[in-house]
Amino acid sequence: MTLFAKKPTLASPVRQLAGATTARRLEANPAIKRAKIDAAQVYYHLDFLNPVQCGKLVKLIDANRRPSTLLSDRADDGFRTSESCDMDRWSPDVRPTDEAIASLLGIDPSHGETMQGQRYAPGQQFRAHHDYFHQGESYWAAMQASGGQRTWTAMIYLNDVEEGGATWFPQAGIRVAPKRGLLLAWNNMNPDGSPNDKTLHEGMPVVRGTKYIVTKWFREGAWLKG
Ligand SMILES: O=C(O)CCC(=O)C(=O)O
Ligand SMILES: [Fe+2]
Repeated sequence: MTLFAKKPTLASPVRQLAGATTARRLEANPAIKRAKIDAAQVYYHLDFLNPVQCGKLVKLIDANRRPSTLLSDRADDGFRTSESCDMDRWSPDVRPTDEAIASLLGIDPSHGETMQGQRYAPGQQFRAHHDYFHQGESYWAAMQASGGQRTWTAMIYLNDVEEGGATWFPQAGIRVAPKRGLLLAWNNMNPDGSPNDKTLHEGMPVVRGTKYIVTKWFREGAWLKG
Protein backbone atom coordinates (compact mmCIF):
# COMPACT_ATOMS: atom_id res chain seq x y z
CA MET A 1 0.00 0.00 0.00
CA THR A 2 1.28 3.48 -0.74
CA LEU A 3 0.24 6.20 1.60
CA PHE A 4 -0.16 8.81 -1.05
CA ALA A 5 -1.79 6.75 -3.79
CA LYS A 6 -3.70 9.15 -6.00
CA LYS A 7 -7.30 8.54 -6.87
CA PRO A 8 -7.63 8.11 -10.63
CA THR A 9 -8.57 11.46 -12.07
CA LEU A 10 -10.80 12.21 -15.01
CA ALA A 11 -9.20 15.60 -15.59
CA SER A 12 -9.21 16.54 -19.26
CA PRO A 13 -7.48 19.44 -21.05
CA VAL A 14 -10.17 19.55 -23.77
CA ARG A 15 -13.01 19.82 -21.26
CA GLN A 16 -11.01 22.23 -19.16
CA LEU A 17 -10.63 24.54 -22.14
CA ALA A 18 -14.31 24.19 -23.06
CA GLY A 19 -15.24 25.23 -19.54
CA ALA A 20 -12.90 28.19 -19.36
CA THR A 21 -13.66 29.54 -22.85
CA THR A 22 -17.41 29.56 -22.34
CA ALA A 23 -17.17 30.91 -18.78
CA ARG A 24 -15.03 33.80 -20.01
CA ARG A 25 -17.52 34.59 -22.75
CA LEU A 26 -20.52 34.48 -20.42
CA GLU A 27 -18.78 36.65 -17.84
CA ALA A 28 -18.05 39.27 -20.49
CA ASN A 29 -21.77 39.51 -21.35
CA PRO A 30 -23.56 42.22 -19.35
CA ALA A 31 -26.91 40.43 -19.77
CA ILE A 32 -25.58 37.36 -17.92
CA LYS A 33 -25.30 36.90 -14.17
CA ARG A 34 -23.42 34.15 -12.35
CA ALA A 35 -25.27 32.38 -9.55
CA LYS A 36 -23.53 33.13 -6.26
CA ILE A 37 -22.31 29.62 -5.54
CA ASP A 38 -18.84 28.13 -5.66
CA ALA A 39 -19.71 24.46 -6.18
CA ALA A 40 -20.46 24.89 -9.88
CA GLN A 41 -20.40 27.48 -12.67
CA VAL A 42 -24.07 28.36 -13.12
CA TYR A 43 -25.21 31.39 -15.14
CA TYR A 44 -28.53 32.88 -16.07
CA HIS A 45 -29.98 35.34 -18.59
CA LEU A 46 -33.41 36.86 -18.01
CA ASP A 47 -35.63 37.32 -21.09
CA PHE A 48 -33.32 35.44 -23.41
CA LEU A 49 -36.41 34.67 -25.49
CA ASN A 50 -39.42 36.93 -25.88
CA PRO A 51 -43.01 35.72 -25.32
CA VAL A 52 -43.65 35.19 -29.04
CA GLN A 53 -40.56 33.01 -29.44
CA CYS A 54 -41.51 31.04 -26.32
CA GLY A 55 -45.05 30.56 -27.59
CA LYS A 56 -43.85 29.12 -30.91
CA LEU A 57 -41.65 26.58 -29.15
CA VAL A 58 -44.48 25.59 -26.77
CA LYS A 59 -46.70 24.89 -29.78
CA LEU A 60 -44.04 22.69 -31.36
CA ILE A 61 -43.62 20.73 -28.12
CA ASP A 62 -47.37 20.22 -27.79
CA ALA A 63 -47.57 18.96 -31.37
CA ASN A 64 -44.65 16.51 -31.13
CA ARG A 65 -44.43 15.33 -27.53
CA ARG A 66 -43.98 11.68 -26.55
CA PRO A 67 -42.89 10.01 -23.29
CA SER A 68 -39.37 11.05 -22.24
CA THR A 69 -36.57 8.48 -22.27
CA LEU A 70 -33.42 7.88 -20.23
CA LEU A 71 -29.94 6.66 -21.12
CA SER A 72 -29.31 4.79 -17.89
CA ASP A 73 -30.78 1.33 -17.57
CA ARG A 74 -30.69 1.47 -13.76
CA ALA A 75 -33.36 4.14 -13.27
CA ASP A 76 -36.86 3.24 -12.20
CA ASP A 77 -40.22 4.09 -13.71
CA GLY A 78 -40.91 7.33 -11.90
CA PHE A 79 -37.52 8.84 -12.66
CA ARG A 80 -38.38 10.94 -15.69
CA THR A 81 -42.10 11.18 -16.18
CA SER A 82 -42.27 14.17 -18.50
CA GLU A 83 -42.86 14.21 -22.25
CA SER A 84 -40.16 15.27 -24.71
CA CYS A 85 -39.53 15.91 -28.35
CA ASP A 86 -36.63 16.62 -30.65
CA MET A 87 -36.54 20.21 -31.87
CA ASP A 88 -35.37 20.04 -35.49
CA ARG A 89 -32.46 22.48 -35.70
CA TRP A 90 -33.15 23.27 -39.35
CA SER A 91 -36.81 24.21 -38.84
CA PRO A 92 -37.39 27.98 -39.19
CA ASP A 93 -39.08 28.13 -35.76
CA VAL A 94 -36.15 26.43 -34.03
CA ARG A 95 -33.02 27.46 -35.88
CA PRO A 96 -32.74 31.07 -34.59
CA THR A 97 -32.98 29.90 -30.97
CA ASP A 98 -30.67 26.95 -31.51
CA GLU A 99 -28.03 29.18 -33.08
CA ALA A 100 -28.51 31.97 -30.52
CA ILE A 101 -27.78 29.56 -27.66
CA ALA A 102 -24.59 28.28 -29.30
CA SER A 103 -23.48 31.83 -29.99
CA LEU A 104 -24.26 32.98 -26.43
CA LEU A 105 -22.03 30.21 -25.08
CA GLY A 106 -19.47 30.57 -27.86
CA ILE A 107 -19.63 26.89 -28.73
CA ASP A 108 -19.53 25.58 -32.29
CA PRO A 109 -23.15 24.64 -33.16
CA SER A 110 -21.93 21.25 -34.39
CA HIS A 111 -21.11 20.32 -30.76
CA GLY A 112 -24.76 20.75 -29.78
CA GLU A 113 -27.06 17.77 -29.60
CA THR A 114 -30.55 18.13 -31.00
CA MET A 115 -32.40 20.51 -28.69
CA GLN A 116 -34.98 18.73 -26.54
CA GLY A 117 -38.41 20.18 -25.79
CA GLN A 118 -39.93 19.01 -22.52
CA ARG A 119 -43.39 19.26 -21.05
CA TYR A 120 -44.33 18.46 -17.46
CA ALA A 121 -47.97 18.15 -16.36
CA PRO A 122 -48.86 18.26 -12.64
CA GLY A 123 -47.02 15.48 -10.79
CA GLN A 124 -44.44 15.01 -13.52
CA GLN A 125 -40.74 15.39 -12.74
CA PHE A 126 -37.17 14.58 -13.71
CA ARG A 127 -35.47 13.23 -10.60
CA ALA A 128 -31.92 14.07 -9.52
CA HIS A 129 -29.37 13.29 -12.22
CA HIS A 130 -26.19 14.53 -13.85
CA ASP A 131 -26.25 15.67 -17.45
CA TYR A 132 -22.68 14.44 -17.98
CA PHE A 133 -22.18 10.86 -19.00
CA HIS A 134 -21.04 8.37 -16.39
CA GLN A 135 -18.07 6.80 -18.07
CA GLY A 136 -18.59 3.44 -16.36
CA GLU A 137 -22.03 2.88 -17.91
CA SER A 138 -22.68 0.75 -20.96
CA TYR A 139 -23.82 3.69 -23.11
CA TRP A 140 -20.42 5.46 -22.82
CA ALA A 141 -18.78 3.82 -25.86
CA ALA A 142 -21.59 5.04 -28.10
CA MET A 143 -21.41 8.52 -26.57
CA GLN A 144 -17.65 8.65 -27.10
CA ALA A 145 -18.24 7.95 -30.77
CA SER A 146 -20.83 10.74 -31.04
CA GLY A 147 -18.87 13.72 -29.72
CA GLY A 148 -17.77 12.51 -26.28
CA GLN A 149 -18.58 14.00 -22.91
CA ARG A 150 -21.25 16.64 -22.33
CA THR A 151 -19.70 19.90 -21.21
CA TRP A 152 -22.28 22.70 -20.96
CA THR A 153 -26.06 22.56 -20.56
CA ALA A 154 -28.37 25.42 -21.53
CA MET A 155 -32.05 25.37 -20.60
CA ILE A 156 -34.79 27.89 -21.32
CA TYR A 157 -38.09 28.09 -19.45
CA LEU A 158 -40.84 28.78 -21.94
CA ASN A 159 -43.57 29.73 -19.47
CA ASP A 160 -44.30 30.66 -15.88
CA VAL A 161 -45.61 27.74 -13.83
CA GLU A 162 -48.33 28.33 -11.22
CA GLU A 163 -46.69 26.13 -8.61
CA GLY A 164 -43.75 23.71 -8.52
CA GLY A 165 -41.42 22.70 -11.34
CA ALA A 166 -38.29 24.41 -10.04
CA THR A 167 -34.86 23.20 -11.12
CA TRP A 168 -33.05 22.23 -7.93
CA PHE A 169 -29.32 21.65 -7.47
CA PRO A 170 -29.32 20.10 -3.99
CA GLN A 171 -25.54 19.89 -3.61
CA ALA A 172 -24.71 23.26 -5.12
CA GLY A 173 -27.56 24.82 -3.14
CA ILE A 174 -29.68 26.65 -5.71
CA ARG A 175 -33.25 26.33 -6.80
CA VAL A 176 -34.50 28.13 -9.90
CA ALA A 177 -38.21 28.76 -10.38
CA PRO A 178 -39.48 28.63 -13.95
CA LYS A 179 -39.83 32.06 -15.54
CA ARG A 180 -40.79 32.62 -19.16
CA GLY A 181 -37.77 33.45 -21.30
CA LEU A 182 -35.17 32.75 -18.60
CA LEU A 183 -32.09 30.87 -19.79
CA LEU A 184 -30.01 28.89 -17.34
CA ALA A 185 -26.58 27.53 -18.34
CA TRP A 186 -24.05 25.55 -16.38
CA ASN A 187 -20.75 23.78 -16.80
CA ASN A 188 -21.13 20.09 -16.01
CA MET A 189 -17.36 19.85 -15.50
CA ASN A 190 -15.01 21.13 -12.81
CA PRO A 191 -12.37 23.71 -13.73
CA ASP A 192 -9.87 20.84 -14.32
CA GLY A 193 -12.26 19.24 -16.81
CA SER A 194 -13.37 16.36 -14.59
CA PRO A 195 -17.12 15.72 -14.13
CA ASN A 196 -18.54 17.93 -11.38
CA ASP A 197 -20.78 15.73 -9.25
CA LYS A 198 -22.18 18.82 -7.52
CA THR A 199 -24.06 19.66 -10.72
CA LEU A 200 -26.59 17.03 -9.65
CA HIS A 201 -30.00 18.55 -10.36
CA GLU A 202 -33.64 17.72 -10.65
CA GLY A 203 -36.74 19.06 -12.31
CA MET A 204 -39.04 19.11 -9.30
CA PRO A 205 -42.62 17.93 -9.72
CA VAL A 206 -45.05 20.46 -11.13
CA VAL A 207 -47.85 21.07 -8.65
CA ARG A 208 -50.17 23.36 -10.61
CA GLY A 209 -49.95 24.37 -14.25
CA THR A 210 -47.82 22.92 -17.03
CA LYS A 211 -44.10 23.45 -17.44
CA TYR A 212 -42.45 23.80 -20.83
CA ILE A 213 -38.69 24.01 -21.35
CA VAL A 214 -36.07 23.43 -24.00
CA THR A 215 -32.73 21.87 -23.10
CA LYS A 216 -29.56 21.95 -25.14
CA TRP A 217 -26.60 19.75 -24.26
CA PHE A 218 -23.17 20.44 -25.72
CA ARG A 219 -20.45 17.84 -26.31
CA GLU A 220 -16.69 18.24 -26.04
CA GLY A 221 -16.37 17.27 -29.72
CA ALA A 222 -18.58 17.42 -32.79
CA TRP A 223 -21.93 15.69 -32.32
CA LEU A 224 -23.23 16.67 -35.73
CA LYS A 225 -21.43 14.77 -38.44
CA GLY A 226 -20.79 17.07 -41.39
O1 LIG B 1 -36.89 20.30 -15.90
C1 LIG B 1 -35.90 20.76 -15.36
O2 LIG B 1 -36.00 21.76 -14.63
C2 LIG B 1 -34.57 20.12 -15.53
C3 LIG B 1 -34.42 19.44 -16.85
C4 LIG B 1 -33.12 18.72 -16.96
O3 LIG B 1 -32.45 18.52 -16.01
C5 LIG B 1 -32.63 18.24 -18.26
O4 LIG B 1 -33.34 18.36 -19.26
O5 LIG B 1 -31.50 17.72 -18.31
FE1 LIG C 1 -30.55 17.64 -16.57
